[in-house]
Amino acid sequence: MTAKLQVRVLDARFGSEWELPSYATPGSAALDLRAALTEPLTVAPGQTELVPSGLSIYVADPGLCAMILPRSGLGHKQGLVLGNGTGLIDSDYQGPLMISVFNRSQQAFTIAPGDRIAQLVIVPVVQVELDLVDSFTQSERGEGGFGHTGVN
Ligand SMILES: O=c1ccn([C@H]2C[C@H](O)[C@@H](COP(=O)(O)OP(=O)(O)OP(=O)(O)O)O2)c(=O)[nH]1
Ligand SMILES: [Mg+2]
Repeated sequence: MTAKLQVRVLDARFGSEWELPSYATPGSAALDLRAALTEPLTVAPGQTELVPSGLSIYVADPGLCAMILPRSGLGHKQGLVLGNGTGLIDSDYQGPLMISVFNRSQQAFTIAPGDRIAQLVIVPVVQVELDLVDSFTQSERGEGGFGHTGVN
């Protein structure tokens, strides 16, 4: 499925020095986000920093949201993940898109201006109306969880 996403460029380096986010391959699920930094940023082990993406987005449709996810290579090999686990962007948010980076490794990691440090995926959302009930119709799983079904 494709849809339009309203984007405002907040950093003039997009369109000159940096390409706007795009899908790397036809089947890519996410757009890479760049670090719109003015100088390199060294993230010490265990440190969290808020990095501007240089963009703002307006999802607008309450049936969609955006999520900021770590990039696999950075997260797995360098230990650069997100300070908030996953960034959830509400459909009505119009402010600057910010990336919380967390260096979970034992080594300092330096982010250069323009580096692609995270990725943005647009996902469907269902807003629910709470239906208060006294009990649930029994399911096969019931209350079993947290390893209930075993390992093998
Ligand atoms: O990684 C992120 C996470 C959030 N946001 C922006 C968009 C989102 O819509 C807004 C609020 O995020 P969230 O609801 O997760 O945070 P909160 O702590 O509940 O803040 P609020 O009280 O503003 O909802 O902050 C970002 O720019 N980057
Ligand atoms: Mg919130």
